[in-house]
Amino acid sequence: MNVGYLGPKATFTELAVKKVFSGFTPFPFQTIPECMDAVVEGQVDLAVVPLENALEGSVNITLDYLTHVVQIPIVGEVTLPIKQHLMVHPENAENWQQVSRVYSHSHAIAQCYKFLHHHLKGVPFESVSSTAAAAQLVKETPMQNIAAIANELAAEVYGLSIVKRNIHDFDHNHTRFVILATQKNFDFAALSGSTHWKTTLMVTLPSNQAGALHQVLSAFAWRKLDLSKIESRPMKTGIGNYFFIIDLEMKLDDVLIPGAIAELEALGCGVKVLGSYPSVNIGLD
Ligand SMILES: O=C(O)C(=O)C[C@]1(C(=O)O)C=C[C@@H](O)C=C1
Repeated sequence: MNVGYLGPKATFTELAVKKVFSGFTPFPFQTIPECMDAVVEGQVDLAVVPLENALEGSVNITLDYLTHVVQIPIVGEVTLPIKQHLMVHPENAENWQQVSRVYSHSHAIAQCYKFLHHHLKGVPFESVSSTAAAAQLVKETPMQNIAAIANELAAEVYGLSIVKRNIHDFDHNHTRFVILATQKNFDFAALSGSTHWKTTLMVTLPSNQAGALHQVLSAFAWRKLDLSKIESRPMKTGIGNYFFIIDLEMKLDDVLIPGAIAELEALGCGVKVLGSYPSVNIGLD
């Protein structure tokens, strides 16, 4: 089987792939939508993309593409610790405090905001498609004193010098990556050994109905269904039009979740199951 991921080599997404898919063939893509399109078009069997970071929240492009553009079920989830380092070309290691610009993925820049504010005040930062793409850019531009925020593997792969380690602003930094697949025969529970399951729902509310969200939450509450996340995202149909992404801490069963869905539909809500999938946490502190 081959696995598409947000590349190039040495992104955090590749680290997630390496942790759970030994023996699979990895295929890097430049952007998250390209990874997802590759699954739809059958170019790869699976895709691994970042969904949520503990410091910065959802990766909106993943959520939006998954809810508005492609119809691919979530078949697994991997959560990894994220350690961000500041790196420069070895020729510029002595002068890193004079860097003229810092490059990284927008989420990585946001995870290091305090560091950038205190240690590189006034230095502009620029987001690129991934942390590894930033490291690659720094490698290819030795004549400019620029820095990347990326992981240790990226420093190794692109031959960069780490000049400040662990620059993320909070210790408990981790990111959730989801595995997407259209194939019915992919069994992440067997592959990962995980017995912890989650179910993700997309819920649209009936328009202009006071108390609708309260009623939605009640349908889960009286069944004692444990919600670990509820987030609103724009429907993209006009100001004030939102849908909700709801994560439940259980596998899609025959009774409780279908009962809650039926109750929501009776209230006039639209409900779509985005996936029911095993979840693994790797090396979390
Ligand atoms: O740029 C990378 O290395 C990625 O894998 C993307 C990504 C993200 O989208 O959040 C993944 C983990 C980190 O939170 C920072 C960046």
